[in-house]
Amino acid sequence: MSLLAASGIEAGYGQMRVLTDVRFEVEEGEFLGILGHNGMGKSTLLKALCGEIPLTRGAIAFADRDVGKLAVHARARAGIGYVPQGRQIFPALTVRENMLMAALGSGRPATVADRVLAKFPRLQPIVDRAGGVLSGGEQQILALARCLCGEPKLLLLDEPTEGVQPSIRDEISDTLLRLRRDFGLTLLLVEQNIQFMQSLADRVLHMEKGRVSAGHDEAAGALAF
Ligand SMILES: Nc1ncnc2c1ncn2[C@@H]1O[C@H](COP(=O)(O)OP(=O)(O)OP(=O)(O)O)[C@@H](O)[C@H]1O
Repeated sequence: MSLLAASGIEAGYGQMRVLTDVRFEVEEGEFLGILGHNGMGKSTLLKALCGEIPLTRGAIAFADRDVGKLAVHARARAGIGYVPQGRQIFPALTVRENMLMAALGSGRPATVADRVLAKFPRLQPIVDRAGGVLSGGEQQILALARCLCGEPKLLLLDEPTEGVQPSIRDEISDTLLRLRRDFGLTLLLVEQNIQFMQSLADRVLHMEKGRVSAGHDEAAGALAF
């Protein structure tokens, strides 16, 4: 059964259209990857799905509900979790406070933050450290943990490996697989890193110039670095 269905969506910034007639579905429990070079519209797609930017055409169905016109917080409450590129954690708040804010801000009890923290051994020794002093990899892991405090059904992930060293990349990949298993999550990952994508995704689509299509191996190979 499909959890998310994008039907002919268009979105952009002001007069500039970035997404054109984007159509795809994500099955419940699936790990879907979308590969694309810089500037092809991957981040814009995730922003349109989570409600950060409005649709100018098309529809988004999530769990059999039309969510395409709902505001960001309403989509989050419906179960769409978004981990943006650049992470956007609160630098002055501690790891614990970042997680508590996310739980309470999405109407969940504080105990959810403790339950999520129990799944992140790397964060446990640094719960009282300010978000702003964490390494890039630790911030990425905190961003993930923070998003889970909203108890999403679907996780939208924007290039979680960007700017992190290979050992952390492996840790993020293990963490995603574990979270998928433990929380029964459905995942949609956009990436340029084909190796990372291949180690995780059940199915990979391609994004080129604001359009999404089924992937081709040759084209995917050209994206590897
Ligand atoms: N806030 C914005 N205002 C105006 N144009 C934007 C904005 N954000 C992105 N764009 C433009 O939209 C297009 C798609 O950008 P987007 O960030 O979605 O690409 P991307 O595939 O995620 O690239 P990257 O891998 O570099 O993050 C680009 O031409 C970009 O310059």
